Amino acid sequence: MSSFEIDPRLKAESVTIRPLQTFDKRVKLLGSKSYSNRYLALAALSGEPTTLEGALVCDDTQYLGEALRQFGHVEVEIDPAAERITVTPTGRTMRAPEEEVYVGAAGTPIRLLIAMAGHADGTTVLTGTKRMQERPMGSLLEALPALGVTAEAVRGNGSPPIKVTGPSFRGGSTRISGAVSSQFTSSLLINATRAEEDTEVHVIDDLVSKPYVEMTIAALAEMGVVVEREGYTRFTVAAGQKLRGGTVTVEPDASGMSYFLAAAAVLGGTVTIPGIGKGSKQGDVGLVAALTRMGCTAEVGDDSITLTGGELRGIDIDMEAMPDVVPTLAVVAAFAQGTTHISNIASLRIKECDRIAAVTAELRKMGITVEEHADAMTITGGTPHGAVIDTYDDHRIAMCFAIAGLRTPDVVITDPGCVAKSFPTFWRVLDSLHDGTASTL
Ligand SMILES: O=C(O)C1=C[C@@H](OP(=O)(O)O)[C@@H](O)[C@H](O)C1
Ligand SMILES: C=C(OP(=O)(O)O)C(=O)O
Repeated sequence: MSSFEIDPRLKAESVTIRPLQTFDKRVKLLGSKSYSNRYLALAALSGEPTTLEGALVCDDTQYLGEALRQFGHVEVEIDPAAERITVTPTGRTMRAPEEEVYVGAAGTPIRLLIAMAGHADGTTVLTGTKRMQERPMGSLLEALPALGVTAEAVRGNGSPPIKVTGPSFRGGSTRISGAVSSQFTSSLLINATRAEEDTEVHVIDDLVSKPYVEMTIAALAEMGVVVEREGYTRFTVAAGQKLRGGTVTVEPDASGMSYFLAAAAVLGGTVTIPGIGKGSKQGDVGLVAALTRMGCTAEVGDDSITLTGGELRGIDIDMEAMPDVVPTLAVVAAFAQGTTHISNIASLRIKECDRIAAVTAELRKMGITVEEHADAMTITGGTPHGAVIDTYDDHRIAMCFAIAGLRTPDVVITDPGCVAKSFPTFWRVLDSLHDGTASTL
């Protein structure tokens, strides 16, 4: 069966994870979600035919592709089996879709699209799931008017639905808060490529999730646009730079990689991930160093990462730069000797779910002591026992607790289909650790 035939577990109510003694495997991952989103948006802004090779085809990138099509100026073809997405200009102008643009739970896409709708003719309304209608967009809405764009929250609460009227994104100088999400800054920089004037973005406070802005700058450079900057306080995109299309190759997803690093860590196994290495700008690669501090050994090569589990011990770690792998590290910490303190993670409360609350509640169900703080978590390692894990419609909660189930019997993951947001083949890749035999449904 090809890995892209629908996995029945994506529709199941729950899956019971089958424990594994240990493993030594090479695991090939799908492409980076963050790069796939960026290249898709840049391709649509470029006016040039563009092909993404090694692209991640998942719920989020499919919602973004569908939204781009709705503007009428590009055709987007998605070939999941070939891991290829092609974006082709239609020759029509970019027009606000008549129907609402619905992006599901895709946070990065909606933030990229809000500023992008400032390039479309007419009024665009963007919305998503119930949780998406709670996620904050206020800093972006406050920064857009100085660049010419009128954008507002329909309910006046800073969250979707968001109404944007264009064409209005002319460029200029604006100030933005980076304290809530880096995606706002990324959105302005990406969409500045189509502005008539230079765009200067002043970040007025400390920017969270900085590596994601580095990825944005790298993606822009890959497509021919240079961002001039002063650290993380000012970024300038000079007008008149032309985005080139052509073929871009997406490296494997470092957040997805985290689950297999964690599997090696908790089982004392070895995993090798090809296609990603030293040069990667994905901040989540930082998990390798964190797991090394916890007692694992790692080799980070030019084009592969190998990690072997060891005697695990707790650490103190600031994870502001790698929020998406906090749940993964928290699960590893549950199996470590001593206490792990994870700090500077307030942004976890405004992701697909409140991830500090969710990880705390689910680890406690497994008998682990967790102290929950406003922007931190303290986990005392022990011997977790099986539990039925609620996943809060959050792919990362499902995937990290599945890893706990490789070591602890009777871990049941509810709503396993939620992994499709970023990793639709997750359950099959997990199976492959068991020598290719299927895990129980
Ligand atoms: O720009 C991106 O691709 C992302 C930025 C991060 O969000 P924040 O900047 O909101 O922390 C991260 O959590 C998200 O999964 C992807
Ligand atoms: C937070 C995430 O995504 P987004 O903000 O793009 O919805 C994630 O994938 O963990």
